[in-house]
Amino acid sequence: MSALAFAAERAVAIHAVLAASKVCQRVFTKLVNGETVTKKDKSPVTIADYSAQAVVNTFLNSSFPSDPIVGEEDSKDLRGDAGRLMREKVLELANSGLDTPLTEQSILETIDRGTYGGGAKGRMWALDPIDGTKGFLRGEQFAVCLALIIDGQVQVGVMGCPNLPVDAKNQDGEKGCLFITVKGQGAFQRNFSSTTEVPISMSDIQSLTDASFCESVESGHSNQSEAAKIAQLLGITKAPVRMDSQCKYCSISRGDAEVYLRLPVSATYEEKIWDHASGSLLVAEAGGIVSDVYGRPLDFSHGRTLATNSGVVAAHAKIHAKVIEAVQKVLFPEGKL
Ligand SMILES: Nc1ncnc2c1ncn2[C@@H]1O[C@H](COP(=O)(O)OS(=O)(=O)O)[C@@H](OP(=O)(O)O)[C@H]1O
Ligand SMILES: [Mg+2]
Ligand SMILES: [Mg+2]
Ligand SMILES: [Mg+2]
Repeated sequence: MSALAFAAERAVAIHAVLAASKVCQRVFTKLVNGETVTKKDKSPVTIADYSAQAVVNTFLNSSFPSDPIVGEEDSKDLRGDAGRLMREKVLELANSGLDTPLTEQSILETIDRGTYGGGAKGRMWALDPIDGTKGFLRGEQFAVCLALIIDGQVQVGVMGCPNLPVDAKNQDGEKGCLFITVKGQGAFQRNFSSTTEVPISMSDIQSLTDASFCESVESGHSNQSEAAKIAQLLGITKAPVRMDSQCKYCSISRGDAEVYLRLPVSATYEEKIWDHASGSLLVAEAGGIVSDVYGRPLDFSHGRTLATNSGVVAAHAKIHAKVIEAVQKVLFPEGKL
């Protein structure tokens, strides 16, 4: 029997994401003041973001040395005297997740393997070493997200969610799960504590009024008041589930909630490909449709951002069109696009 497509990429991605997730957990238990830097756009970056990017890039480098990587972070703030303290901590933490230790010089180069500009042709990996850095800092949800994109199409997605309960019905139970998908091969969950993969699928609700929304915690990332109007229009009465990171895609993929809405808060913000690549394939493979607020598919072929899309709407295939209709009515009441 021939091996399934992308078996090697899938296996390496699982290994890399699991190792990076464990490094993030280790950093969290050691977090102290002064270990967070802020980028120009005010978004936080921690030693965990850098360490996780170094770990994943090391695994990718060793198995697929010629594949480019579109990673969120770069080594700029770790260089020179100003970056020394941070650099030393990142080195120690990244090496705690690797068999062959990196040196001070090689860790910077490894992190910067993620500076690829993306595009429409060829293979590339999209990496968000910690998606939901704010959630990570609060001790809430975050995810290590890795996807393989070929000619603009997401083919493989793996997400590690260290703080996500393995069973949403038991919020105080075991935490830490991986979500794994390959295009055409379905969606799976595996707990950190086991190698058994279980197929997952979205909840197939009969009526939209039974649905619940999953949306961002940060009101600066998604327009929550417009989302409330859309829920009302659809007759949804359940309160939205607010959660950081691509754990939102994971949650709806296993049926914890039915709809993920990410409504643009500004006309100029372009969503980053690493914030959506793995999650969008997971939802598609679990029976859903992912589009922007206009109903257009997410287009990963325009570089590091989803430059031709606006916002995200993810829902079960049976209800997606109805959700888009309501989104249009609320966001574009005059009917103008
Ligand atoms: N203005 C604006 N609009 C939309 N998205 C933005 C915006 N600013 C930042 N970001 C990106 O949001 C990523 C985290 O999104 P989440 O939905 O997980 O975050 S949250 O629940 O709102 O914290 C976050 O990813 P990380 O930086 O990996 O945490 C950012 O890439
Ligand atoms: Mg960030
Ligand atoms: Mg992110
Ligand atoms: Mg990030």
